[in-house]
Amino acid sequence: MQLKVQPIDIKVGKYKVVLNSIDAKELGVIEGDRVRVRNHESLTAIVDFTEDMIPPGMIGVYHELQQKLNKQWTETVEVTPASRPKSARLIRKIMDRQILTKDEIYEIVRGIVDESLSDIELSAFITSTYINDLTDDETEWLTRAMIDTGEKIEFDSHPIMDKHSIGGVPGNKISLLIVPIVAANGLLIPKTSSRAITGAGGTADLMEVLAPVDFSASEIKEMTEKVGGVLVWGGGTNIAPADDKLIKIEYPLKVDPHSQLLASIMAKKGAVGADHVVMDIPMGAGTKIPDIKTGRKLSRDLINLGERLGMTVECALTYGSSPVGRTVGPALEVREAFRVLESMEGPNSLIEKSTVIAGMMLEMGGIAGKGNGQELAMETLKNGKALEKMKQIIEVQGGDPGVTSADIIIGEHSIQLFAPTNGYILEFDNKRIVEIARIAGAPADKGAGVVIHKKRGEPVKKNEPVLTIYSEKKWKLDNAIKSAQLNLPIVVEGMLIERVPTYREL
Ligand SMILES: O=P(O)(O)OC[C@H]1O[C@H](OP(=O)(O)O)[C@H](O)[C@@H]1O
Ligand SMILES: Nc1ccnc(=O)[nH]1
Repeated sequence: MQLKVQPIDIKVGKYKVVLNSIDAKELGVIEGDRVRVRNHESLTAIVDFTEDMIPPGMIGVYHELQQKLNKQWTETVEVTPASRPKSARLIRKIMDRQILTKDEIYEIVRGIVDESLSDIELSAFITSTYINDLTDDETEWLTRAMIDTGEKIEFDSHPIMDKHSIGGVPGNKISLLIVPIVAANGLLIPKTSSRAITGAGGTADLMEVLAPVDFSASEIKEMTEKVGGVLVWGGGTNIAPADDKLIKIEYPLKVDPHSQLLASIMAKKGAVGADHVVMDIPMGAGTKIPDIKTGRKLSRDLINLGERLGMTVECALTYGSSPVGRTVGPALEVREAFRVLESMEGPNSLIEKSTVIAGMMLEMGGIAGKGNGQELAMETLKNGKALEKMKQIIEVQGGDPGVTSADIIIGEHSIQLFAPTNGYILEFDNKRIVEIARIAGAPADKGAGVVIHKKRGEPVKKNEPVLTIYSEKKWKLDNAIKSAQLNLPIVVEGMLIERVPTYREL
């Protein structure tokens, strides 16, 4: 069928077209099916439907496909039904618990990278791997396919250090301290991070408060060689490009399936040529890892996958039942981390966790002797070398190196929540804290988030503030308050939890 092209200047992240339902019926396609769109070249696009936006005889072409067709633009295109790509059919095999071959896994990853899989198919891929875990071989191929479908960095000098957290604990801003500590000690650390997956601010969201985070692989190499380290967004590079496309699906589903998590992290490490990696595995209620047994199993899986890919991996099982530090949300977290860099002023949980992990890296990189890494990391914070390095990193990425914690802008609207009674913080719900920060606007609104005045186990007096919610927009703050009041993330109780009388009145 010949259809007249109607450009639609909206980016949808996929090759997509809109057909009038009359033409779609004629072609025998329904929403989510594919059509071949042919002018001088032939491309497959996913079909959307409309009753009125596009009249019969025309085809709406979204931005990405327009860009492709633009090379040899024509007024009309030939449109024919196309079959689903092989990668879409392979996802069904995972649902049926069949083991995929290396080629099949590569086919799926190519389908993700070249945008030929729809969001529905991608979410089926995520969901099926959540239900049916991939085997060790499949996970290795998934990781390798993610590395091979993107750019790689080869450094001339080694070792290359790297660090990654599996996420899942709110307020985990430690990379902002670890990267400068490690780089200040002469090691190279080209740190790529994802944006928030299950949280309210990933390291990429945080660093973006201070400097741009979108760079090509060659820029990352150059910047790392210049100042020793970077803090960039994995999705802004062409490094493991499938990763961010999968994370975009995981984010609304709030899931991070085991094998996806392994591949997502290790592909980014493999692509930058990391030699030594420390993994932070937060554990406890409300995290991705409920208990130490599961934490040890994940550690073994990460270590084994690292071995298969030629990296030495050490894992740190860390306390995750409470947030790290006292802030959740990009700008608030950056300000808290910056205060530690500036003056060592800050929560012990943040300083201790950051220096323990940085210390492990200094030992793995041969800069500190066994058992002395944390002391050196602490020293690097105290003597201001980490702050100096952080400023160099900010500058090389195009931010303002003169920035101080006082310059960081927090959302102008805020409200405090108060303790209803004297007592102790008996329960503290990490997931609810994240939810409230997200409703307040985090991570997209950098100034949104939550400050935690009282953590689990701490004593509190009636009417003392327990949380402050910040937002850039009044209406988002109102929604966040409503959500917090409906289901409080914190339970305050006196030492007496409940008095059970001898006889209960029925
Ligand atoms: O949103 P959730 O799932 O909590 O965690 C995701 C965060 O965890 C990792 O942190 P890092 O890059 O090692 O600092 C990721 O890169 C991302 O920033
Ligand atoms: N799945 C992931 C968890 C944490 N970090 C990542 O980059 N990816």
